[in-house]
Amino acid sequence: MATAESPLIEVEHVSKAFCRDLKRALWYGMKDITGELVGQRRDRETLRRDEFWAVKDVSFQVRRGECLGLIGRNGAGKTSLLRLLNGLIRPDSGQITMRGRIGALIALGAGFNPVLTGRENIYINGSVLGLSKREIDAKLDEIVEFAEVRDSIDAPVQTYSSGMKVRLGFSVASSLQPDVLLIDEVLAVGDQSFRTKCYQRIGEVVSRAAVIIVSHDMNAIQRLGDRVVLMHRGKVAYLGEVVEGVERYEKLNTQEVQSERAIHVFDPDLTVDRVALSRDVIRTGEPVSLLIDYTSRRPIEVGLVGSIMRDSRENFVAQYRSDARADSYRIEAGSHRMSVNLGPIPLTSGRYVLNCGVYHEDKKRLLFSAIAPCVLDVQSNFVSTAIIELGT
Ligand SMILES: Nc1ncnc2c1ncn2[C@@H]1O[C@H](COP(=O)(O)OP(=O)(O)OP(=O)(O)O)[C@@H](O)[C@H]1O
Repeated sequence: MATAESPLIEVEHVSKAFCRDLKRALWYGMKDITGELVGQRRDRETLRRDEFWAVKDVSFQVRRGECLGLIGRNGAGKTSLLRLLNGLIRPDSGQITMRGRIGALIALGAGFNPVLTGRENIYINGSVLGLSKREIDAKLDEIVEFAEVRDSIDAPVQTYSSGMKVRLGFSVASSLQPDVLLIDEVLAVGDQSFRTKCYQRIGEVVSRAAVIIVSHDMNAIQRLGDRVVLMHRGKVAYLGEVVEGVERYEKLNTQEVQSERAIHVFDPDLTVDRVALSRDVIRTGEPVSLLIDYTSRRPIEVGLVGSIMRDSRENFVAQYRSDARADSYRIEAGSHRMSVNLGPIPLTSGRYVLNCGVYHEDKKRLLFSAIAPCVLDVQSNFVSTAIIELGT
């Protein structure tokens, strides 16, 4: 029996399989419904043809006053898990217990009837959550004000921009006194000032609710989350401390990015044997060169050498263009090394992945590109959330 101390969200060994083939998925769906009608058990551990586990054996609990950050790379299963929690889809095995009123912002515009006005949708959402008309009346102004949609509140939701839908969706979900609040990455659609407002609101809601927030924004997760669940290919890869979870997520990112490592050469006379850095580990402000070992059957004029660096959160943080510095390069016939001086690297401590592209004279056609050929570890004496160290 639920007690005052019971977690508001309890997830026990939950799994959900999806089918990659739509026709087959419809067929499985029909079979499952028929099976349930004749009382067959739904619980299953095995996959059928073309199926995969979008969520596999996931367990955790969230209590009132707690905010759980749900993180993981694209396709890790985060949205599927939220949809399971919100009852939009049913698990194939395991048990989900949700206690109290659930406010959720999952798919963009979900929960809204597009032909009804914003105002009508607020009333429908509120009554679905069990609020009386008087309770919704009392909240209406606050919802409209927060969503900044006063001028359009009597227009059909289908005329709203994506940002407006998200603003209204978040405002409704967070204003109607939820016990559980589920927020998906859709918040990213809103502009920066609205997002900041949302994060403040989540901070307020969490004092009286259990909150799960999905985000690729690790700063937001670090600010709001009390714990994190890191999902990887449907499974829980880590459950615990935010700092540790974010670190593991970033490590996973660099590993996966490096596994995408590839060199593509577009000129039949050219082969590229290796792209590397002059040093793999530097201190902030030290110089680095990109070393390209190639073999060419003829000399080729190079119009542009470009390189771009991503941090472990996949943000593009720095770029090099040879034309910006009036550096010029040429591919000679035979086997040679091209050394591209990227200059001093002012990045703060962290791990950075480089991509590079070398173009023909016209600067449009690629001679070759190297995706994630090398990783640069930058060390510094300071721990910082900033990216660039000025004055280095
Ligand atoms: N209805 C569905 N039918 C089949 N496959 C699906 C369905 N919904 C999701 N998937 C697949 O399940 C996997 C998990 O998707 P999900 O949207 O949960 O990932 P995610 O972690 O939220 O990713 P992202 O960060 O990109 O939003 C993906 O491979 C996705 O393509």
